[in-house]
Amino acid sequence: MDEFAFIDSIKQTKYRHASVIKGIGDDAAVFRENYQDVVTAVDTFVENVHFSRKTMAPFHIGYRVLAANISDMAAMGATPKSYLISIVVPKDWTDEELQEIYQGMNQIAKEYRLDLIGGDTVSGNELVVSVTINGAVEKNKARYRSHVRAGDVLFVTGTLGDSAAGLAVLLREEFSEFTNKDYLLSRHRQPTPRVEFAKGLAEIDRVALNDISDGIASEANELAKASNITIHVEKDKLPKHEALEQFPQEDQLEFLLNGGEDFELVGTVSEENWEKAKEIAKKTKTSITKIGYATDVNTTNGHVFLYTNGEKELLKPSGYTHRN
Ligand SMILES: Nc1ncnc2c1ncn2[C@@H]1O[C@H](COP(=O)(O)OP(=O)(O)O)[C@@H](O)[C@H]1O
Ligand SMILES: Cc1ncc(C[n+]2csc(CCOP(=O)(O)OP(=O)(O)O)c2C)c(N)n1
Ligand SMILES: [Mg+2]
Ligand SMILES: [Mg+2]
Ligand SMILES: [Mg+2]
Repeated sequence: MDEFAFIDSIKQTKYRHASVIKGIGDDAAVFRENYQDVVTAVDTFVENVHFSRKTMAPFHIGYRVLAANISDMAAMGATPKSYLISIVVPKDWTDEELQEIYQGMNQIAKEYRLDLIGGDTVSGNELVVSVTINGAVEKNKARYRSHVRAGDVLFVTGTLGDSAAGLAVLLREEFSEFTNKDYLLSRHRQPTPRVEFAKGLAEIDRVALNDISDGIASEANELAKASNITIHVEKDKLPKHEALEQFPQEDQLEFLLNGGEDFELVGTVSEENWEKAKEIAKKTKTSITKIGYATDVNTTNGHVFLYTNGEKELLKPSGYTHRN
């Protein structure tokens, strides 16, 4: 299939949002948001960095890359609305495989009501999929990493480390026959961005949010740094799925703290609003767990501490990094 036939084949016939004025088919897309703040992000997914032929089928590649971008919208408290795809395709990828990537994206786009409004197709040596996502949030209501205040409750949605455990099952021979394999693989390949929960928090005045792509250790440090505050995390409170129990202790801890790619949300609300946050979680069928708190201790601000049976240690941002 040539480039133009391919673009025709992935083009939506109808857009879900009236705000899309011009989608695929011109030099650029046009959309209009009335009285809301536009929220935009880009995340790139690269063969042999974020996935390999071994870890993901083409469908999963499409699903997972869009999930990561939707999660960034959730982390801002925004409603995701439209996205653009820039794709670099090696010559040995077939038309069918390319279509399957788009089927994966379509699937999650349908679940979260997103429109594909544009993109770019280029040939190259490795598969790279880059997604630009656009969303909207009520004026001045975006949820920043810098919004943590002393006395806040630190919470996290879902369970931690499942995606990393799924990846370990795929890549490490010694774990390949572990039970609950389907669950762990699906958390790695098809994570659940917490959009409804994040939007539900709108009734709370001040919320700090960050999504977990690089591990709770990294993301909690980002909150502490952006807010210039001290964050305290209790290790025993980190929510852990029972499927993790079968891994060696050392791996479990690594998955929980630094695993990343769970696309859960970590955030804070004031002590007074914690009950409300729990209600919103219940209403949106999202599990949340209090895992710590924030304080203002000038000498340690910007840092995170981890507590294990009363022992305190500095929790460094040692999750995944692309450059050292
Ligand atoms: N190459 C880049 N050029 C410009 N801005 C960047 C680049 N890489 C990251 N950023 C910006 O740095 C911030 C943090 O990015 P990142 O750590 O990738 O966030 P996330 O983990 O949510 O994807 C964001 O504001 C992002 O837009
Ligand atoms: C084959 C393979 N090897 C390693 C990983 C692990 N991994 C790759 S990128 C990454 C971190 C998240 O990606 P990043 O691009 O940093 O996302 P962002 O923080 O920008 O949202 C992790 C844990 C993987 N998913 N697949
Ligand atoms: Mg990023
Ligand atoms: Mg993010
Ligand atoms: Mg990262």
